[in-house]
Amino acid sequence: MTDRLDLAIIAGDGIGPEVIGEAVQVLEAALPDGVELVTTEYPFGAGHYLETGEVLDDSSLEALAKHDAILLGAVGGDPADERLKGGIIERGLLLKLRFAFDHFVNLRPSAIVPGVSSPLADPGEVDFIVVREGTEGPYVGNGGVVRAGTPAEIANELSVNTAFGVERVVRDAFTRAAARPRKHLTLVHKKNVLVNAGVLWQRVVDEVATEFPEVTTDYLHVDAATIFFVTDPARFDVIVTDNLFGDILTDLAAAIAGGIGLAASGNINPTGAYPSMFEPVHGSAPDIAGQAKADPTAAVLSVALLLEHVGHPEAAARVVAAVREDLAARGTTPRSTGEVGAAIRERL
Ligand SMILES: NC(=O)c1ccc[n+]([C@@H]2O[C@H](COP(=O)([O-])OP(=O)(O)OC[C@H]3O[C@@H](n4cnc5c(N)ncnc54)[C@H](O)[C@@H]3O)[C@@H](O)[C@H]2O)c1
Ligand SMILES: CC(C)[C@H](C(=O)O)[C@@H](O)C(=O)O
Ligand SMILES: [Mg+2]
Repeated sequence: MTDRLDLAIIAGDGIGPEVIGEAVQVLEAALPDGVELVTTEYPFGAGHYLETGEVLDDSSLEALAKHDAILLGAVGGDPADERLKGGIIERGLLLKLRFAFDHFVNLRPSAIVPGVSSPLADPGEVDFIVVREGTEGPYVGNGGVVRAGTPAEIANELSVNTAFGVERVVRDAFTRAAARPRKHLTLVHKKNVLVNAGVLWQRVVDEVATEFPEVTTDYLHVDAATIFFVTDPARFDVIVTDNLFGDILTDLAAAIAGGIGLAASGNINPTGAYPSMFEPVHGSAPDIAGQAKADPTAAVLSVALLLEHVGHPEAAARVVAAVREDLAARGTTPRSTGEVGAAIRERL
């Protein structure tokens, strides 16, 4: 156990600072006695870019690399703002961090717990994790446009899948599956169409499976997986999938498990070579920003993932328990961001 947690905070844009304010207070309340929390706030985000022209330069990356972990709210501005076009913030900040710090495991758990109202009538016992590859796929920025703006325009976005990248995330997913009661892993891909990448993913799953005889496996095409997310989500235990499929599936997972305001994630570098980064799955939600309507639970549960990662599993479990108690007691009366945060802290 470290006796000091040196945390970088990027609160970001929109509801980011609102939910991070609550989450950091929960972190302070949850840390074991004797562990000192040292925080450094970084101003990055769309707002900072529009004010200063700075997105994230290499010296900032170097500074961020020195922390034990990063807690991020959400970054991104109004999608209609011309000055932010081209994914300046999404690619230049968020993905730059995930790539520079080699966050190859994008961990996104989902569970339907008492008190949560799922849009599904009879979801069964839903408790699964998506292990989304975080550094490859169509996200790498390998593409381009020819004859831009003409009727003959061609726009390419190449999906990069390396044996090295696929194997390390698949191995991580098997390790997580082996540690769970049901020990089941589902590969989600589109190997009937994306045949080159699909063959690689399936072969790697089959090979790594021989090292984990206790883990059962199956395969679903991503389109069929979306059906089962709605008709039978209880069938899933651990899902391993590529960067883009994982992005889409985890918003769907959030929707069935009580809403995007509850969905947490960790961008993890399991080697420890760089700090891992924890953030809600949701974005900056410009439609509700500044109205204290955002649910901070996803940010609070991201703090639980962070605590687990930095070696405080008991504190993490306390945060999860406090959230679950709060969810169980939640009625239908809307509460403000601050009220939810305070209620969770009271239960800690
Ligand atoms: N990790 C990130 O920083 C991240 C993730 C996703 C999107 N984004 C960016 O955020 C901006 C907005 O994206 P979007 O609208 O597609 O997705 P979004 O997740 O911000 O919002 C989608 C919907 O969910 C609601 N919502 C989101 N979080 C909520 C919360 N905590 N409580 C209650 N409701 C919540 C919003 O009000 C909105 O109706 C874009 O610039 C996008 O690129 C950033
Ligand atoms: C904002 C965007 C780059 C990001 C992603 O696609 O990974 C977001 O949607 C997420 O799920 O974290
Ligand atoms: Mg997403």
